[in-house]
Amino acid sequence: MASTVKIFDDKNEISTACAKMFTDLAQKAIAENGKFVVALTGGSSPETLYKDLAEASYKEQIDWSKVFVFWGDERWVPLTDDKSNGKMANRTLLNKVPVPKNQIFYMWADKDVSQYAEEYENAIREVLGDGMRFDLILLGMGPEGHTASLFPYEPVLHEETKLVDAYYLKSQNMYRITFTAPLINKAKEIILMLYGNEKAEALYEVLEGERNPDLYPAQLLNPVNGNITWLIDKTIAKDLKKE
Ligand SMILES: O=C(O)[C@H](O)[C@@H](O)[C@H](O)[C@H](O)COP(=O)(O)O
Repeated sequence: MASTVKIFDDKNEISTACAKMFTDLAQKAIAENGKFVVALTGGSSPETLYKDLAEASYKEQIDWSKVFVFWGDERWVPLTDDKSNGKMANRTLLNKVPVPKNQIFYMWADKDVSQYAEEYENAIREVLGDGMRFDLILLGMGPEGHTASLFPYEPVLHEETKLVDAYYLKSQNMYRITFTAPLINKAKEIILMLYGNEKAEALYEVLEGERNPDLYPAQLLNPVNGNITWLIDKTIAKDLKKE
């Protein structure tokens, strides 16, 4: 298990590095297990990565028929809503690569969100088996240190049984559905992409500050038997101890 921080000039370099890692991990998983099971992240940071992966130079290196796509979290809104992480992934990547539709598991259904969280966990178990180990989980981090939809001081941070959970996020006046820390930490590979000065303080606290995961939920990221890689830009790295 390794924890690595890689520093780049800007988000384009971060996206290029992540696209290479994504492609290499996909090829390795498909060669070894016949499939690549990935959880996408939402927000704005991954858009450039998804667009890069849809470009021929990366797209043609992956056998998309063997790829299974989940999301690590979602805003509980229809796929037509501009806040939907699924809508953004469709626009930038999934409408451009031949992943079989029955291998894309959107975190949205017109039903009770808590019921769907249970169904989503079962869908993951069907694809991954009881080990529930994703080949890759992509994540971002908010300026206050949240990751996926694990937000500060929310009870979901202490969930140890459920692997997918849902709750009403008061600060954003919406329901969220999210992987819990135990599921994320089962992953073989976790890659975070983050950049921008507004996240520098939270990242310092997450990586080098006192342990306080209620305040900085990204501190919960601690793969049991996998690797975690932080792809960051030099702006956000300014407060970190120089390696
Ligand atoms: O649904 C979401 O909002 C994301 O999954 C969330 O966890 C995101 O990764 C961070 O909020 C960073 O978002 P940006 O990339 O937009 O800064």
